[in-house]
Amino acid sequence: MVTRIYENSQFDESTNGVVVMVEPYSQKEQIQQVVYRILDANLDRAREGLRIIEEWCRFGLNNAQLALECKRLRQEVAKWHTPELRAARDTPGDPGTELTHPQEEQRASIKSVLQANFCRIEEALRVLEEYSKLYQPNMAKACKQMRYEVYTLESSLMGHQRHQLLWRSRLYLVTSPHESLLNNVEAALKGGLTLLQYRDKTADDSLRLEQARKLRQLCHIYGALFIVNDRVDVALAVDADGVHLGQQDMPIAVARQLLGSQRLIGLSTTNKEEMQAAIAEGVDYIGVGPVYETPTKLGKVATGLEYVSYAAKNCSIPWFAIGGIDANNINDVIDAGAERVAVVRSLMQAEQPTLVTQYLLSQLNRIKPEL
Ligand SMILES: Cc1ncc(COP(=O)(O)OP(=O)(O)O)c(N)n1
Ligand SMILES: Cc1nc(C(=O)O)sc1CCOP(=O)(O)O
Ligand SMILES: [Mg+2]
Repeated sequence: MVTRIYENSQFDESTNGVVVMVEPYSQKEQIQQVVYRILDANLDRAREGLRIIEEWCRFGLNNAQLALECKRLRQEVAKWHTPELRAARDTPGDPGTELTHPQEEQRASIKSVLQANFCRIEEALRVLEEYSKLYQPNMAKACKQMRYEVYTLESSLMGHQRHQLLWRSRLYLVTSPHESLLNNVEAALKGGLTLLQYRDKTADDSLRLEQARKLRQLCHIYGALFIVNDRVDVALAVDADGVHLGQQDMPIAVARQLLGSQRLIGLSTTNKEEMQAAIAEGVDYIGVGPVYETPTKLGKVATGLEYVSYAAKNCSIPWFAIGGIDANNINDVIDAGAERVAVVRSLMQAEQPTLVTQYLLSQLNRIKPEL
């Protein structure tokens, strides 16, 4: 027998303070207590995590449907939290209450808070599923089902977040190879950039993956969206927010199948037929250009401001004017109807990318600050 026996000692008033030993736990009972404690702790963990997500859906997104789904899951978890399991709680005797990780003490963005808490809920449900097999197999089945429902909730919520941020983004930086790629991008993020595309037409795949991973991490820290140009496989490998495709790249339907409904797909368009086809194919945004001829995309004929005006009147999804846009001509593009622009050289070759980002954003925000 182990020390647990003595922890079961009780003070008995009827024997004038003589300590009475109660029956020691058998080994089987001790294990049962441990299982109960694990179930109790993880039921709490799952509910707390769901509550944190729910608060964001309710107050941050004003999304009643997502908030309701969190609440339903919370109540489903609560159903399994019986008095028998609660009675096993021994917080003072739990060495885990002291354990924290530095990453838990600080979060870079709402996205990090949400991701950390989805992880927490999913882990808790997995623990519940395994240990409740020793308790009630029905509970194990229910926890497995709930875990899948949480995965679905996570993908809807993250997809929703992505779309919201896309709609709010007015400036899109498309990168070009640069010796200080990360510093340059970070400077733009500091200036308020919320949408980045990694574009490198010549790098080999190992460098491409390494850079994409680092850029995604950077965007994650600044709460910006991260898109990969051309390569669906790289986008998936680094868990990017989406991919940008051209008319000659992978068909949209195939990319959608690979990326799922929650990641973003952008498509370049140069005329109204391509624009209408892109919308019909269900892309999330389009590029509109090249507005001006540009050395970044040599040989592509400029569409001029006419196509920008057409997009302003006819495009129902977010669109970004692109091609030769800089601080000198951005107001002409805005006057033609653009609310969003994408640039390469203006920021990649800027001496002070933070300032240029701020300037471009200030011009774009001038028209309709409420986007
Ligand atoms: C925002 C945005 N618009 C257009 C493009 C060009 O895409 P594509 O035509 O596929 O050409 P490449 O960029 O792959 O050379 C883009 N990348 N981003
Ligand atoms: C990558 C790209 N796509 C374009 C299109 O019209 O599809 S124009 C373009 C390059 C834009 O670079 P800059 O801002 O340096 O002119
Ligand atoms: Mg392409």
